[in-house]
Amino acid sequence: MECRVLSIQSHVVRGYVGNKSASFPLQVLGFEVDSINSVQFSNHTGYSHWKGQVLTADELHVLYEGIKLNNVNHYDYVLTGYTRDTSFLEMVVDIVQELKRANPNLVYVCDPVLGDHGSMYVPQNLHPVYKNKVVPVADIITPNQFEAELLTGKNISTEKDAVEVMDLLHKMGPDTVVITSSDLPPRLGDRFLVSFGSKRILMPDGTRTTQRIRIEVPKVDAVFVGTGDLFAAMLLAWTHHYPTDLKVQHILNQCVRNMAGPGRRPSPAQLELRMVQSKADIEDPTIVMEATVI
Ligand SMILES: Nc1ncnc2c1ncn2[C@@H]1O[C@H](COP(=O)(O)OP(=O)(O)O)[C@@H](O)[C@H]1O
Ligand SMILES: Cc1ncc(COP(=O)(O)O)c(C=O)c1O
Repeated sequence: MECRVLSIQSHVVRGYVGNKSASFPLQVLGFEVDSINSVQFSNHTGYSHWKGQVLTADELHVLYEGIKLNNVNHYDYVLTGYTRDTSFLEMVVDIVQELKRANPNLVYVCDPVLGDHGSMYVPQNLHPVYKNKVVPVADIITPNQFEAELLTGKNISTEKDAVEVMDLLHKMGPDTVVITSSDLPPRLGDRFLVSFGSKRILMPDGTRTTQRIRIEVPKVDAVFVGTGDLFAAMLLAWTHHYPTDLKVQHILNQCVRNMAGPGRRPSPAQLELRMVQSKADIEDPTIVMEATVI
């Protein structure tokens, strides 16, 4: 059956971030993707120069009105990423709420793109909007460590802190929280990357429980931009296909591991393609990694 995603993220002419990183892998996995470009930039903002346009809230509203007038505003998922404008982000919240009223089963996957490694790469005034308006309506969120700390006001220096931060994020709204990367020391050695996942689950007897995992995966010796966008898209896809499987992060990281041979730096395009590889790759027993229930 058709599964339709409304993806509101950046577009870049050169490179793969935002919708350029998320749409094609989702399409390969069978999703219909309707994309709105929150910005259209020459390239991502990590370059020395970048130029382009930012879509305003009014322009977003016009696009959404067009979809609505044709009565094709029926979505199973909304996926959002990079935005630069507060009123635009507030309009996104209005749209999500309206779409949820039309389809109470709609799942909103939000990558709260604020920054990384201690510095913000979007305007500061987006922070309160994410915290007070966006996260409360999200079902799944995928902050990195820096974003999780900013949203909760709590630093993560230990695994216990990470669990407490994920609990605070659950209290703000989302049932699924993934801290996609952290600076915590890996148990398997410093060439690994530590991430966390937490899911609030309604048990058959009506009680609620929280499942949490810590994952350590081999780190590729390179810095990627756009992996967060790809990650959120693939989390959407794999939680859709395997709704009860918390090992989704595990699946994704194995794909990243697979595409990186010793000394080889994959291009973002290769990264996308490898991340959508199917279970054959995922189940490769030679890959060293660790997923622990915490
Ligand atoms: N250097 C890396 N080595 C291996 N996997 C990586 C690396 N960088 C990113 N990833 C993968 O991409 C995911 C998202 O990356 P992250 O840097 O946390 O996102 P963001 O861009 O939002 O900060 C990680 O969970 C991991 O699966
Ligand atoms: C235009 C644009 N989109 C998206 C991103 C987000 O990239 P990532 O997925 O690495 O968080 C960035 C980061 O610099 C960006 O400049």
